[in-house]
Amino acid sequence: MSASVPELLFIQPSLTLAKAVLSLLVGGLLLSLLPYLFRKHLEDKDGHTIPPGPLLRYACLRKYPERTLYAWAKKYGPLFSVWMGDQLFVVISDPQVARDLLVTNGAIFSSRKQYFIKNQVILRGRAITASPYDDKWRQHRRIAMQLLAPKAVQGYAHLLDYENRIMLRSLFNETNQGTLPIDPAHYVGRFAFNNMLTLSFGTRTDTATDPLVEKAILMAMEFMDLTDFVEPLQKIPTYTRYRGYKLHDDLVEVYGAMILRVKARMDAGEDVPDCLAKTLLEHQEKENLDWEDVCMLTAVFTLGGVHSVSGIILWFLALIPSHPEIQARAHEELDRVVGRENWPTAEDEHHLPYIRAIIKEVQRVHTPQWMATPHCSSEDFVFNGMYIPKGTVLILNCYSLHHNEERYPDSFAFNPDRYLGDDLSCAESAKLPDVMQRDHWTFGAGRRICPGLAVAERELWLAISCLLWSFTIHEIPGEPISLEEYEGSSGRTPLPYRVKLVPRHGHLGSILTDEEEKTIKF
Ligand code: HEM
Repeated sequence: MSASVPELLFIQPSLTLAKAVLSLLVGGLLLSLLPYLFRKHLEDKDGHTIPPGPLLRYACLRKYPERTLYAWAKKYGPLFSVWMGDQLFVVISDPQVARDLLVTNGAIFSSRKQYFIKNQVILRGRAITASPYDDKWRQHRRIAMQLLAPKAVQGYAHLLDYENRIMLRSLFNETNQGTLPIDPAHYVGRFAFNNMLTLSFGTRTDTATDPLVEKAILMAMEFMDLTDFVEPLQKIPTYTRYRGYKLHDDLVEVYGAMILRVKARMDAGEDVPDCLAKTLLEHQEKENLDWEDVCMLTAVFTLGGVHSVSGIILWFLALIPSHPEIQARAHEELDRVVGRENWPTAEDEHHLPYIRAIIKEVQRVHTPQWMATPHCSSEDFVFNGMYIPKGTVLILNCYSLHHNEERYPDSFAFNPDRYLGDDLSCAESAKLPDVMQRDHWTFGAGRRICPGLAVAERELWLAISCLLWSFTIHEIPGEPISLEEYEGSSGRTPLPYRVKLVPRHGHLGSILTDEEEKTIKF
C-alpha cells in the first residue's frame, strides 16, 4: 500500500534529518580515522623531525617488500621512515649510515622490539635473537659462542666435512649418477639440518627419508613466514597468531624431547658428544636457565642456521646454470689448484680465489634475509639532524646496500670478479675501517651480527666448492628457473626447481661411496 500525501510530507523531513545525521557520523568517523591513515609528525624538544618518508601509514607492505623499500630509498634518501600502523620504522639504505647507527652507536641501536609474533609468541623473548639488549641476551650469546666461535668450529670441522660428502653422495645416487634431474632442496636442507643437529644435540638424521628432516625444514620455513609488524593485530585471534602458538608448541615438543634424551644419556653416565644441549644442561642451574630458555636456545640453531645456509646453496645451484662461462672458470681453477683426485678442503680456500669470489657474490645477490633482523633503539637519538625516538624499529635494507652502484658497479649483474683480491672472511670484512670495502651485509651489522657466521661460512665453502668440483650443473630444457620469485617473508629460498648434475670425473662414484652413513646412538 502506498503512503498518502500528508504521510509523505511527514516522512520526508525525518528522512532528510536521518541522512544528515548519517553523513555527519560517517564524516566524523573518517575525520577521526585520518590520523591513522597518514604519517604522524614527530619532533624532539629542539625541533628535529623524524626522517622523511611516505605520506601514508601501512598495515603491511606488498610481496617482496625490499623492492618497495629500495624505491623509497631512491625517493626519500639513505635514511627514511615509514609508519607501519602505530610503529615507526626507520630504513637504512647506505653503508656509512649503517655503520654510524648500528656499529658506532651500537649501545643505542642493538635491541629488539618485543611485540612481534616471532619474538613473543614463538620465541617468548628468548633464543638470543628475540631478547632485548640486556644481560640475558649477553648471557645466551656468550653460551652459544662456546660452539660458534671460529676456534670452536675448527674442533668439529671434520663433522661438517662429513655431512658435505653425504650430501654430495645423496645427490649423486638420487640422480642415478647424474642421469636424472633432481630438486636439490631436500638434500641441501638435510645437510644444513644435520650440521645444526650435531651442534645442538650431538646427533644427526641417518637417512634422507627420516621424517624429522621434513618436519624441521617445515618448522624453519614456518618461522621465516610468520612475520607480523602491526602491534594491534597481535591482540586479535588471527590465523597468524594461531600459527605462531602452534609453532612454539611444536618447537618445544620436538627439540624439548631431544634435550631430554641428551639428559637421560648424561644421567646414565654415557659419553655424550659436546653439543649445545649438553652445555646448557651442565650449566642450567649455575646460569639460572629455565626450560623455555633451554628449548628456545637449541631451537634457534635450527631456525637460524638451516634455511639461511641451505637457501644460499640453493640460490647458487639455481643461478649457476645460466652462467656457463663462470662455471667453466671455476672448473679450470679447481683442476689447476686441487686436481681431480682430491676434494677441495678448507685448507685450499686461500688458493681458490675465484671460488671464494663466487660464494661472496651469491651471498650479495641472493641474501636470504633482505631486511636482516630488525634492530630497535633504546634511547632517543638525533642523527644528521633527524630525530630517531626511543622504540623505533631499524631495518637494514640489504637489498639497497647490495645494489649500491658506487660499491658494486652494474650491481644487478652476477659478477664474481668484483670480489677478486678480497681475501677476508665475512667476519674480518665486517670490521674493516672503510665500510665501503665491506664485502656484503648478509650477516647483519653491529653487536647483533650473526653469531653463526663462522660456521655458516665454513658450510658454504665446503658445499659450493665441492658441488663445483663434482658436477657440471645444468638447467633442464623447458624448465626455466626463476631467480626473481622466492618463498618465505623474513627468509627467502628459491621456488622449487630441478637441475641436472653431470659428474665431472669418472671416478666420482667410487670417491663418494667410500664413506658409509653413520648412525649416531641417540
Ligand atoms: C648463511 C647463513 C646465515 C645467515 C645469512 C644469517 C643471517 C643472520 C642475520 C642477518 C642476523 C641478524 C643480525 C642483526 O641483527 O644485525 C642473524 C642473527 C642470528 N643468527 Fe644467523 N645467519 C646464518 C647462519 C646462522 C647459523 C648457522 C646460526 C646458528 C648456528 C645462526 C644463528 C643466529 C642467531 C642466534 C642470531 C641472533 C643474534 C642476536 O640477536 O644477537 N645464524 N643471522
